Amino acid sequence: MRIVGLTGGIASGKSTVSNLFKAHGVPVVDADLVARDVLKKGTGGWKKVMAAFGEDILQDNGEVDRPKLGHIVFSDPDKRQLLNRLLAPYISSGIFLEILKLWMKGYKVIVLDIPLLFEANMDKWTKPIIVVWVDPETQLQRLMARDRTSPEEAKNRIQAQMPLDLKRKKADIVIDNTGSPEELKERFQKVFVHVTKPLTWTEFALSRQGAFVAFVSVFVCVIIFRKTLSW
Ligand SMILES: CC(C)(COP(=O)(O)OP(=O)(O)OC[C@H]1O[C@@H](n2cnc3c(N)ncnc32)[C@H](O)[C@@H]1O)[C@@H](O)C(=O)NCCC(=O)NCCS
Ligand SMILES: Nc1ncnc2c1ncn2[C@@H]1O[C@H](COP(=O)(O)OP(=O)(O)OP(=O)(O)O)[C@@H](O)[C@H]1O
Repeated sequence: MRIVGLTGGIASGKSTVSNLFKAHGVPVVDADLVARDVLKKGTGGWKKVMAAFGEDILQDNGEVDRPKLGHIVFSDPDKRQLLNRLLAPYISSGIFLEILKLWMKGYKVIVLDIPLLFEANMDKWTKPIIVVWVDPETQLQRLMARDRTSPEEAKNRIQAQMPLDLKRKKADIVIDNTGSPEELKERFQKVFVHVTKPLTWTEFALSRQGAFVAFVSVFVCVIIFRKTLSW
């Protein structure tokens, strides 16, 4: 199985690229969605976060007030680290479960869309790594337009992540998304061909089909061995 890492900065265009992968039949595990699930009312993550941040961060219906918690953690690095520490085990096991489900369905190539791939040291599990890059001004403008936030709030969120230029240096493939959506689609096509090329032997061995072949081979070897011994 090939697990393609898709990362970048906030609002650099990861979800837009994810949607292109999905439209081409490649399944995507979205770490932001997993992170939402582990913070739903009554879950282990919700209990930990409520105990650490207090009931003030809850809405009347008991769900976490995400904009409120976001405001707290994106303006205080210590609180952000605390939140990351509390949720990390739940997020990583949630991601593992989603990947396992796709493995069981027999998918050979999947995409893991995860903003904090490098920050959370999960880059060692994915190959190749795609970084969706934009220039800083475009990133700021797109973030403010999408989330309707002030420049200060948007800058806080951008600064909460590893600099996008550093992520770019760690990438196997860089998609420059500074241009129009049409330009992005053209760039995506080339990346798609590269990412969906035939699996290496190691990737095949890690796929469900590879595990099946290994199982059958061992089974056949055992039968031949037993027959040889009984002669
Ligand atoms: C603080 C929270 C409640 C704010 O929720 P909100 O709905 O406003 O934002 P959302 O979850 O949609 O995230 C938007 C973007 O913010 C960035 N971001 C989210 N969490 C973090 C973080 N801890 N550090 C840096 N950037 C982050 C990502 O680029 C993400 O795509 C939420 O982001 C959260 O629970 N974060 C901690 C979990 C986490 O690390 N998520 C990232 C997925 S690995
Ligand atoms: N090439 C483009 N031209 C114009 N707007 C774009 C382009 N690519 C993405 N956008 C817009 O920029 C915003 C951010 O894109 P997107 O949501 O895909 O980023 P993201 O990296 O997934 O963000 P996050 O880290 O918050 O999940 C969205 O409003 C999207 O529609």
